[in-house]
Amino acid sequence: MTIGPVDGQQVPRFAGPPTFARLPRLDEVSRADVAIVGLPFDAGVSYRPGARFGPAHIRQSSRLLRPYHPAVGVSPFASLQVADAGDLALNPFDITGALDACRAGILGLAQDGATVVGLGGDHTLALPALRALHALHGPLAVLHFDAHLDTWDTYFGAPYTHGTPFRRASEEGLIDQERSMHVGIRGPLYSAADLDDDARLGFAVVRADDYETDGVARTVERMRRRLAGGPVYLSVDIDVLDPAAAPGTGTPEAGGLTSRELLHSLRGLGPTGDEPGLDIVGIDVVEVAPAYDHAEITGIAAAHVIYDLLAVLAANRS
Ligand SMILES: N=C(N)NCCCC(=O)O
Ligand SMILES: [Zn+2]
Ligand SMILES: [Zn+2]
Repeated sequence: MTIGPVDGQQVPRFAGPPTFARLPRLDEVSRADVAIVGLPFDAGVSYRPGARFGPAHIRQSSRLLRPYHPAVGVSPFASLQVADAGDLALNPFDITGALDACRAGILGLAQDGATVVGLGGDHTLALPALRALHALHGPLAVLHFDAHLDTWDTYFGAPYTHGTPFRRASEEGLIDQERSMHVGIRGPLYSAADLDDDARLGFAVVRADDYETDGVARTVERMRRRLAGGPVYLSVDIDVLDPAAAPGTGTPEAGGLTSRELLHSLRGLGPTGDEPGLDIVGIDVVEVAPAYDHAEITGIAAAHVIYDLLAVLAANRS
């Protein structure tokens, strides 16, 4: 028996605890299959700040989620014990210190047996998450949904920023260079060499435009073919969505995915009649910056991304 969300027939969904989906806190359960942890940190951003307030906003925007996922046919909170682990305390004045605290916090939760879902926070945090999970699993395939490559080298000479986590991760040997992929890439680069560097660092690319030409089903097939066969880290930068579907973010780019395309893609990573789902061992959803959001559009998108991924984890389990 799991402890699920507060019952929406007993306590109105605008009331009750401020945890993700009104789930129990981690200290209220004996063990968790999935730990949702806030990573309120945005000292790595290159443009609009504010993702430090992302975790609280995603939680607030998750109150309306219901227990049963009809498209996947699972009740994620009944199949899995999901709990909210609160926020890590990440020093806003010490980037390397914050990254190490993030690594240690995620490692502790994962060592206790939980699949960790990090609520960002800016994208710098994917690096310490990969450091933590590499310690447990070895090199990870990275499936990275983003408008941006995030394999740039430095900004103003700084190596740890939200535009550089996957270059650092590749240099540190944390990723499987044969099985990693960006999805949703679009918009201006600094130069054509950015793409050459990116390929050398081990990433294949699905462009946002590929959704238009190939459709979701074929695009998902490309992901499954590249990512199958070992542990997968899934990183979702909410700016993979079009600014119409995610205005509340720091570096928006026109021409992005619809929320339907993103959610459909994520559900496509689960088990099919013939194949097991991808072996997802860690997740982040980053770059939600509520100051630029309207009517919780971005927060709701992020909450649904997490809900659909929980459904995939539940389907993998059963
Ligand atoms: N990871 C995100 N969201 N953005 C990276 C953009 C880096 C730049 O300003 O070039
Ligand atoms: Zn991005
Ligand atoms: Zn990013």
